[in-house]
Amino acid sequence: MTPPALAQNNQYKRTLLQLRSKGERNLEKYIFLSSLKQYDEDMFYAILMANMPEICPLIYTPTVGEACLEFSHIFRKPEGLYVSIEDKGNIKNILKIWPKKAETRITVVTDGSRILGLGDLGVNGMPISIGKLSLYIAGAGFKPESTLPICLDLGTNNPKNLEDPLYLGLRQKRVGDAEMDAFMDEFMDAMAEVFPKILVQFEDFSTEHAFHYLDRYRHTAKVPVFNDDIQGTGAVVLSGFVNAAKLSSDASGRALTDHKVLFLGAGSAGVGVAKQVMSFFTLQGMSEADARNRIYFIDSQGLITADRPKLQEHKKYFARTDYSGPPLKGLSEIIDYVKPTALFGLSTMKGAFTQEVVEKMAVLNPRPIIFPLSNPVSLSECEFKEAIEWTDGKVIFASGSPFLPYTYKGKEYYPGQGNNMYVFPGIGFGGVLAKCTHVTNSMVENGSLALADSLTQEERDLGMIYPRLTRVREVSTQIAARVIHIAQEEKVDRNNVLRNMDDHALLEYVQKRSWYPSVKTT
Ligand SMILES: NC(=O)C1=CN([C@@H]2O[C@H](COP(=O)(O)OP(=O)(O)OC[C@H]3O[C@@H](n4cnc5c(N)ncnc54)[C@H](OP(=O)(O)O)[C@@H]3O)[C@@H](O)[C@H]2O)C=CC1
Ligand SMILES: CC(=O)C(=O)O
Ligand SMILES: [Mg+2]
Repeated sequence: MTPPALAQNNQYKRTLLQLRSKGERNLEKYIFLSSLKQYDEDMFYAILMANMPEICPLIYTPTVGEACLEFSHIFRKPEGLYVSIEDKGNIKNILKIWPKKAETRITVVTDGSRILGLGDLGVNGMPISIGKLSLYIAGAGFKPESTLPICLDLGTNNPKNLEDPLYLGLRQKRVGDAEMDAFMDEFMDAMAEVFPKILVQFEDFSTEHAFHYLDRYRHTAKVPVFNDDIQGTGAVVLSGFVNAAKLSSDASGRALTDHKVLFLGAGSAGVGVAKQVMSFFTLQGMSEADARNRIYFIDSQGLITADRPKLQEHKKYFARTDYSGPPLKGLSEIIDYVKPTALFGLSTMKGAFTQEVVEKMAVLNPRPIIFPLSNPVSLSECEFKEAIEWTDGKVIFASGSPFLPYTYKGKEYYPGQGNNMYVFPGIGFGGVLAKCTHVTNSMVENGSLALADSLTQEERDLGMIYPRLTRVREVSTQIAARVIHIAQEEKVDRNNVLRNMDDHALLEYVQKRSWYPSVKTT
């Protein structure tokens, strides 16, 4: 008989105590949790799932950013696959090394070139793939053995990496675009051959490459593909905006079609979000042109206008054609010109939403929508506490990385977390269960709307725009079921077993297929 002191729930409590004994040393906690995952996977997931708000920030943003910066120094044991440019011509054989080929269903692939807002970290970006897949498991119910973290090593332009004798990757500059295209084509073909049932999530590629490889493979690859930074972020922010816009309109009396969104940051995340937010307006009956007209962008040079020379391709669609004065540069003067109802930050510019900016938003709107979405938290455009104080509690807020609730004038306020982790697990799980051939725009959009609909009355009464993180498994189930339904409508599903199921039966099916750790936590 197991001695009572070794009973599973005691071991759970003991492990949690060991973790918490590290106090504020979050990187130490990250290392502890990584080791725990390697020697007792069930315990790792039990702890994660039972303590999502506490553990998520340790295995994901913000601590994962620190782990990436230090990865070549804290590295213990490989947890995923590294595929390097030196493997060109032999990629299939490298992929075949992975031991659990038959079970593999989902991969997160990064080339480490834009890790969170931290820039080019090369193969030190691997913790991003690992962390996202832990969330696929805990958040949606993928079996651990069905997940495959991949980091592509195409060199790095980060001088710190190149000079670090412990750097784990190739000590060379990044290869050029033509060489990268040839590598990626071979990689994607090899993936489909070795893992025919896999769904590929591209993560944290630099902006031009993020758009380029999504376009190149989403309709042509033999396995389904989506880009989390463009589509996942778009979906999660659309969802938060749907709920926020209603709250804001209730306070102002403005029609939903009167909202105007100003973006600070026009990279893969900003433009991805704007394309998705457009569907908020088209769902209200607006034309595409009118919907686009509600959106304004600022990049490092100011308001993006169509007359700007050498405008990058991904910025052209949203470039304003209706402004012809001298270039508008500062955020504050652009707010005066645009008069936005919502301000979204995807700029990596810490503190860009200054007191002046936030107060201006509060003068323009009884309930301004302010989403500083850059990660990790050290790059957030403003803090929750600041947004609450500078708007006297009126702000509708969501950030990319988590902030704690804040008590102001005796009332407790809850920040939203507008992070793609709320949607990619459910979209991926739905896609895999449907055995989809492609991830369509409508699957992503409906995943987003399912998230928006998932708020409970209690959450709505508290003014929340995203569900509590503790409910992420339940919410992912709803998203996955909706995604399967849409995959069927769009005829990109291949799972005949699910074809005649109604929505209730689909939900039950998703629930039954969700994996849970066996460790008892109570
Ligand atoms: N919350 C979430 O779920 C997610 C958050 N993100 C976060 O979004 C951020 C941006 O990611 P991504 O789009 O890929 O990154 P990019 O580097 O591609 O984009 C950054 C954008 O910010 C602009 N910018 C930089 N400095 C300034 C400035 N001083 N004033 C105005 N604009 C500026 C850049 O301008 P220019 O084009 O002129 O260089 C660029 O358009 C990251 O921090 C990332 O972590 C990303 C995905 C998901
Ligand atoms: C959350 C995320 O995907 C990012 O910051 O890149
Ligand atoms: Mg990302």
